[in-house]
Amino acid sequence: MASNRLAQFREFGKKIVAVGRNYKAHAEELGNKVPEKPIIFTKPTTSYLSQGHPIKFPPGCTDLHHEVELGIVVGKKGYQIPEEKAKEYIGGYFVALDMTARDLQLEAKKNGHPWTLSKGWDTSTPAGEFIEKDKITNPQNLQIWLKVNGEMRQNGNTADMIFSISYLISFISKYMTLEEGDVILTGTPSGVGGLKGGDVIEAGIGDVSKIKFSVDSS
Ligand SMILES: O=C([O-])CC(=O)C(=O)O
Ligand SMILES: [Mg+2]
Repeated sequence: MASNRLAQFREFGKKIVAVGRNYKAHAEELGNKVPEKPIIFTKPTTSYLSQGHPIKFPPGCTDLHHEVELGIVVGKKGYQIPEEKAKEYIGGYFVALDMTARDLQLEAKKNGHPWTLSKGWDTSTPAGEFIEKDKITNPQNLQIWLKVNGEMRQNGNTADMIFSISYLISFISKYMTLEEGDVILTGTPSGVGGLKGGDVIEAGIGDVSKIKFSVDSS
């Protein structure tokens, strides 16, 4: 892909496609069944947040959770991409947070309603810088970690994804065209938890890329 900066993939990005419960330990920690096929939802691109800006609590939320995820940036347009060709469609990577208003999500789950507001308010997708595809030789063997105020809360490995990145690209594109600049959030490992105003989140993919965000204290 032509661009190598966050601002550019935001500009190109038509959509954010996210995967839920893609790590067994995370599905289980929230009392959910391990999925037999990928759970897919979308987030609006207005939810992107770049570093230097605070994460805000959405209205009505008192249980704001962190979820660190490996983000895939789609490098070229494709529809019904075969799994064995999926790697060709990866343009790069980034560290992402799929911030979740867990109380609003729980209420939606109980009522069988969509997760859109609990995952899609402004500032709910903090994102790091674009990582060139070539910088990562094996995206299925990366440490993915998150600290709150210096304390390790999430420390997983992308080897533990239930559905691989190639499988996800193939699965999602069976239904919707993926375009250059679209992103896929590949799900969070275990250790999600609550935050309060003033908390500082640091997260990363091994030592390849690191992000830092604070939670709005106003
Ligand atoms: O809210 C959830 O637990 C689903 C999700 O986004 C994830 O597993 O990354
Ligand atoms: Mg998530």
